[in-house]
Amino acid sequence: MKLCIIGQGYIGLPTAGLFADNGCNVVGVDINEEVVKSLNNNRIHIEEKGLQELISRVISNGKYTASASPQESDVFIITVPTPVNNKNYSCDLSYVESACKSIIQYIKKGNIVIIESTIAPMSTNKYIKPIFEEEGFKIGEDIYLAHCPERVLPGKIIEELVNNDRIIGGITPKCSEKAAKVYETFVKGEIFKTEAKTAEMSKCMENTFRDVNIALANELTKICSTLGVNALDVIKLANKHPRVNIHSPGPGVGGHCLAIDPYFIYAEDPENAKLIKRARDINSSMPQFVVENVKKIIKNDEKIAILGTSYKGNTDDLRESPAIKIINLLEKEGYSLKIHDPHITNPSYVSFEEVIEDVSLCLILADHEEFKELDYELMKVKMKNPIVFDTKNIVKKSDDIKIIDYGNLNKLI
Ligand SMILES: NC(=O)C1=CN([C@@H]2O[C@H](COP(=O)(O)OP(=O)(O)OC[C@H]3O[C@@H](n4cnc5c(N)ncnc54)[C@H](O)[C@@H]3O)[C@@H](O)[C@H]2O)C=CC1
Ligand SMILES: CC(=O)N[C@@H]1[C@@H](OP(=O)(O)OP(=O)(O)OC[C@H]2O[C@@H](n3ccc(=O)[nH]c3=O)[C@H](O)[C@@H]2O)O[C@H](C(=O)O)[C@@H](O)[C@@H]1O
Repeated sequence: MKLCIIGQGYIGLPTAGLFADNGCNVVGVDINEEVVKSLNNNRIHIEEKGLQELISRVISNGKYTASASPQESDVFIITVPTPVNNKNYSCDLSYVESACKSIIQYIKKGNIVIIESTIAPMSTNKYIKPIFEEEGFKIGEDIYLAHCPERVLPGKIIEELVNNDRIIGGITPKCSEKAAKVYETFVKGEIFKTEAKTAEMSKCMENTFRDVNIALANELTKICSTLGVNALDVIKLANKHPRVNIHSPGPGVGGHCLAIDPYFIYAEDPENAKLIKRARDINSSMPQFVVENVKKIIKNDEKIAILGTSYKGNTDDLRESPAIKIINLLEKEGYSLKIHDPHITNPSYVSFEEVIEDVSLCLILADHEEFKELDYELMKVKMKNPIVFDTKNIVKKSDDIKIIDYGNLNKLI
């Protein structure tokens, strides 16, 4: 089987790697020429466990090549971005539409086209199907079209690509059957066939479920900081109940998924999607909440060290990162900042030794592995005031360093 995978990012590249590692011939297509060049030089451009080894293997056995343009194939999989349209919260399908148009001239009878990008409910039928019909293809007879959403967790992408259950949403039952066969190449999880609109809604709802639950934890944190209750203890203890699982509060919800996908549902039915929108608002308010608490800890003539800028721990992904919003807000408040992130290459970021020098506060905004064991001895010597504000509940407790976290915010005046 030959596959063309359009978009070689966090989803497209590992997917391409796994198909190639399981005997398929794969062309990984990306409009970014730098990405194509780097991949063909055997260098991946994103951070993900096990991915460099996988891509090196499939390049050296000749099963994978990257290319700036598509080729004739048996299967086309679209894995391009789907941002939110800032004006009305709808799903911006422009990348998906242009990716579909880019493959039209290579499509032949019998081909399978799969949309993996996360899209709003009804998108496949309303907007994607007509692109192929206008070219004279009868869906379900000439070519087979399905939405097969991706549900892997960054940090565990390769493991979850293989082991997660999958939803296959075909335009017709035959489309679902054909697409399911494609994934049988390497998927060990169960494969469930359904309609495209059900697959679209299920995917958006999975991320909405998590976003709403995180909002609950963030709201609890705000309430506890007013009442003088330790929110982190409450969560630990409440979660001892066999049917309770309060999520972790944090500086906000980032990434290309949870911070976006719930809006796709909201935009389709704003009258009814009230809880979904409220949860988004609560999570989006967290960067301001962090800044309000920083203002209680130190004045704006003091220096702050920012530790971690990616949207979550152990990734180089900055999309929708709450840390970036917090940095902008703190700068507006007049604070002078130094930034350290061992996962991000940025010429203005500094080393850990440099970032702590002469600062009055270390503000932890991402739960990177490196921050679990901070060098408190060095911090005691180098920092002007040894205070850590840990918004991710990740650092170790210490007698020498004052640790402020979401459990003791009420103690700030
Ligand atoms: N990152 C994640 O954890 C997950 C992402 N998704 C969904 O998968 C989709 C892709 O997300 P990521 O892989 O994270 O995005 P990404 O930004 O890492 O990768 C997308 C790639 O597509 C390329 N591209 C854009 N338009 C193109 C075109 N017309 N032709 C060829 N290449 C094109 C870009 O240059 C980029 O390299 C999104 O819809 C996202 O919501 C779903 C589950 C997990
Ligand atoms: C339902 C679900 O678990 N969805 C996953 C999610 O991946 P993502 O990396 O965005 O999820 P995440 O680890 O929950 O992180 C999202 C954001 O939420 C924050 N976060 C997460 C969990 C928590 O208890 N508290 C919290 O504040 C993180 O710090 C981060 O800023 O979204 C992915 C996607 O759809 O792209 C999806 O494939 C993944 O399986």
